Amino acid sequence: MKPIQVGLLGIGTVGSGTFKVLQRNQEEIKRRAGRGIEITMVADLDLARARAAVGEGVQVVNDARAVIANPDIDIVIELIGGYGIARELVLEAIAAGKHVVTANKALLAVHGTEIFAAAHAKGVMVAFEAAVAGGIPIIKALREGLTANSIQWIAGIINGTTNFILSEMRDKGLDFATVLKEAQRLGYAEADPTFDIEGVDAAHKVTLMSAIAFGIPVQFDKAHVEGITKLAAQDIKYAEQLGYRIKLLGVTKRKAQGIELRVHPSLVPAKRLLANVEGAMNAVVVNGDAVGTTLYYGKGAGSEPTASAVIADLVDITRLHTADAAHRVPHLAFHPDAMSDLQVLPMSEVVTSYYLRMRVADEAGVLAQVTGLLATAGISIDAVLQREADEVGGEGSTQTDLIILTHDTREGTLDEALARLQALPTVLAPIVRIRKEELS
Ligand SMILES: NC(=O)C1=CN([C@@H]2O[C@H](COP(=O)(O)OP(=O)(O)OC[C@H]3O[C@@H](n4cnc5c(N)ncnc54)[C@H](O)[C@@H]3O)[C@@H](O)[C@H]2O)C=CC1
Ligand SMILES: N[C@@H](CC=O)C(=O)O
Repeated sequence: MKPIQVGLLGIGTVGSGTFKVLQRNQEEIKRRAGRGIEITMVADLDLARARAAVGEGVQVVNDARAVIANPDIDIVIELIGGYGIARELVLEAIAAGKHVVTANKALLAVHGTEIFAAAHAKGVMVAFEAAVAGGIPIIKALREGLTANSIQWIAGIINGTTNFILSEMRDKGLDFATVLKEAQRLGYAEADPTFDIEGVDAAHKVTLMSAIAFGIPVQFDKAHVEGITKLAAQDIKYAEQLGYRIKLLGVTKRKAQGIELRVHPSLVPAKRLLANVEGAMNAVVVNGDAVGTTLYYGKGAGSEPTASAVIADLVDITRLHTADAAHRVPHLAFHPDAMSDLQVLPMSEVVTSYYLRMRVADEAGVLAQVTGLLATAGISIDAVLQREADEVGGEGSTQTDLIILTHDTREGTLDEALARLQALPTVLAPIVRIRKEELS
């Protein structure tokens, strides 16, 4: 049988890795797919770099639409990124009856509903294993391997750039800007690194996992998104002293009233495997009612690790494209007419525990005042740590840091209590609040 023909849009970090791995392992991939898979046409705005990446024998153009218009191309891989031209090209490829593979989580988290509906109507597949956690086959695990389960929650380190930054800052005492530059040099960071450091990239990914796990539409606009730019070094240090590490987590949970969908820095107990995921590595913990807790770990970014997931999708499509569309695995795991109407909960309804740091006047009665106010609000305290005044402001300081860990609390209740605490004359600076996930 003649090889299935693939057109590649964008041959940058992931595109070049995809081309290389497909060439290097072509014989083995063919034995698995039952048929050869060949990239025969590539589009990139940088023609010279694209030609250098593919060599002779592959048609290189700068107009992505020429690839989509080519009747010989069966599968289009979109590796350009962003929501603009990428959305147009993916929709045009679907309209032309091509199957699509993309690593573009931003596109799918924001326009997934439109794209999956178009693909369903046309009877083509849109595969996106590489869009979440790079080389880790988490989409396959959620959509197929765990299909027996009622998924209860997912928590993951799903942005390599921020995990790399947090690890390097903690281990080597390097500053934020230096480590970010290194992450960009290594090809981990997005074209716009604010997506990484402000938690947007992780929110795109957890939005996709949430949709697949709970059978809800992709709703990036409902996700709570906080990055790592406001994290202070002293909170990393205090967290360690309390037996925790701070990680940027994407969390989604099934609750009786709806779904929690959030990205923010979180304290994770140092003994948990997730707390020990370092550098640019990713890890996702999934809890299902039947299987219990499972962990998926690996490289979440980089040229060849991400290519590994792109090519897995190419193989899946090669195996399945002749099957009746009704017998393929649904894009979001649940059949489009069997989606759930569970709502994404507002943050005020999220229930979790907290780390609070308060700069307070170092005088008698302040601790009682603070804990009394929390008790009145019904917020139960798990641990209290008070730094010596001289550690905070030097010898003779009249200020101290009070660190409190709470038990589970409704966020709306905590917000009200924090507003009252902040108004106390003995609370001398904005209160720092970091959420805490026990992951048990
Ligand atoms: N770099 C990584 O480790 C990972 C990236 N991704 C996703 O993969 C996608 C690609 O990422 P990278 O390869 O890192 O990006 P990149 O910036 O290295 O490559 C993008 C390529 O697209 C080309 N391009 C831009 N506009 C174009 C257009 N209109 N027509 C044709 N070519 C065009 C650029 O010249 C460039 O060569 C993005 O959606 C990204 O979020 C996903 C997982 C990991
Ligand atoms: N910028 C992303 C790349 C993969 O999605 C990351 O740092 O994880």
